[in-house]
Amino acid sequence: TCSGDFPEVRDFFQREGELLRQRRREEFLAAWDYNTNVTEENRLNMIAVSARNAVENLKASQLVRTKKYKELPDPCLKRLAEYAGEIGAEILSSEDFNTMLNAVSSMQSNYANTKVCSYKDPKDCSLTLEPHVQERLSNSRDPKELAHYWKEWYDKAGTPMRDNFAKYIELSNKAAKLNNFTSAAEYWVHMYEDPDFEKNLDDVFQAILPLYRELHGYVRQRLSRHYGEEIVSPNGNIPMHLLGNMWGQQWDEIIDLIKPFPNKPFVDVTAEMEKQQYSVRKLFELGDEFFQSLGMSALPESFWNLSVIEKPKDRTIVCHASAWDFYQDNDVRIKMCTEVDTHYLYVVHHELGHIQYYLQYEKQPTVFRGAPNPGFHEAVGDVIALSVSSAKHLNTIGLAPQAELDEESRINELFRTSLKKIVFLPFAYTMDKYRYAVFRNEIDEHNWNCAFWQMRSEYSGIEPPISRNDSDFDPPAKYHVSADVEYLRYFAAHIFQFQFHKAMCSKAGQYVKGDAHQTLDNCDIYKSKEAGSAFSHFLTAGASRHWTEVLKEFTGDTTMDPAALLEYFEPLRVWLKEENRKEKVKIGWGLTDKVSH
Ligand SMILES: C=C(C[SeH])C(=O)N1CCC[C@H]1C(=O)O
Ligand SMILES: [Zn+2]
Repeated sequence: TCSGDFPEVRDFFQREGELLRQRRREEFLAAWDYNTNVTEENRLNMIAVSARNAVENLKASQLVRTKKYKELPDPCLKRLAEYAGEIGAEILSSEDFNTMLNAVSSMQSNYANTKVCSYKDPKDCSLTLEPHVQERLSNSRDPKELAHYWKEWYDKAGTPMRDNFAKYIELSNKAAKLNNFTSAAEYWVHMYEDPDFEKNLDDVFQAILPLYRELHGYVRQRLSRHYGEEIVSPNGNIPMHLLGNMWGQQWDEIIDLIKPFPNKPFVDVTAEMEKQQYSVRKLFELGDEFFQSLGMSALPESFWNLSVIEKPKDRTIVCHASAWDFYQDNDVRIKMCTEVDTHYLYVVHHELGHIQYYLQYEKQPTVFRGAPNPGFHEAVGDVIALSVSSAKHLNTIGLAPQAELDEESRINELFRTSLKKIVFLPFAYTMDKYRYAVFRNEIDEHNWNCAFWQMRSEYSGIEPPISRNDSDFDPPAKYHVSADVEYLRYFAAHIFQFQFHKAMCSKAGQYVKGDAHQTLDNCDIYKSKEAGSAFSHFLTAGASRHWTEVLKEFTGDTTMDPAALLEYFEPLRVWLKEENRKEKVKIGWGLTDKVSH
């Protein structure tokens, strides 16, 4: 914690921090019981614990403010006071806070419980998102089957939640205003501790848009050729049910239909894992071993005993992956419905990144046990996954035949990675641009659904398979909308992870600017103690220092800068531009007509 003068102030924060730690542990244990066994009883118990703690949390934050500790000359104590004086929705009256918790947890329960009817066997209405519907969206190449699952899911996971969503918006704004923010949008923005956050975000988006437009044009033409122009118009919005993902947020699952060099074999990591009889546990052991190879923290025994890493047969859990910090004795856990395939190999590493961050900053004061920028927490696991998914690493661990790719295979791999990392950016941007507009009352409530699809079309050039209107309500069909999880953290993470990757590849001697054999997409930081110690130093700080300070020490940058991402994909951009010119591919799209008022 802070050193230096003001011993009585440091004692105050020590005592308050310990009480806050106990309350957080209690809260997360109750939330864990609900998330790992979705029953009304557990939902109500979770709400009761959160509501009880809210009274204490509010009192503690008000005590810090009345003591005016923010005026202290000591920068560390000043930052402690700023963080300890913070409060969110807990500023609401007990009645309003209960109503808000009820609205959000009801959306979460609906999402977790939604089941859809099978396309092939309409009497079977027991299909869940994970694994059944997600598997169909990834692997079916039948537009009618895909449209069936798309409609089933949005109609059942989205529309019935409209009233809960409206209540959640109203009370989020009420809480923000009580905290002297103009709306919940400004409350979300202030978490980035950047006075120009929205401007910087727009600048980053504009910087990556040219690459996205080339990629979108290429994919649209390939899909139009495969499915025919009646299903995919060569110059309109891409029907999103054909893109391999329920929300159109990543398109890598349809790589077989669109890869640049079809005759170049792809490493089918999923098939290889099955052949080698990989267990779910093995995926976690791979990630654990990677972090240890960097000299970073190993997973504690309790992680293996208390985590829920496979979908239980006897009860409903919230399958959406999450990592949990229980604020005591390195009690950290993951809850997810893991399957043995490349998608979950990535998700496991993403979640283990959160766990690593929890372990690295656990000695910090309670209020500093977090990331100083929300994008950092979502980038930790992803940056490891960039190394793990490289041909070099997959060869090292025996999942791929060769370590170095020829030029055509390299373009294929860069293309596949761009279907995750570049495609994701306009999606993430829209998820919160939309919610900002709703919070700011810039969209009339009767237009909430059409505006959502108009923004998805404007920024991503995708559209629903069928026309949607305002008696539908689709946004809560995405987990983070139902669960009140802010989403620009993932946008920021997709930029930061390439800045982290470039810094650690340099430290690992895997990247040399200008060297064709030491490029960012062929870098694997595995076993690099230099990279690991720099990463550990960055993570150990938690939220104790401003994000630009710790970022500068780690990467030399002081901003969220897309330069490293653009350098990683530069060979692909050059190839796409030339290919689209040769094939006379139309670039760009108009507004969707799949919305009716
Ligand atoms: C894996 C998680 C849990 Se923090 C997640 O929600 N992610 C990871 C990447 C994007 C986002 C999503 O699934 O929408
Ligand atoms: Zn995450």
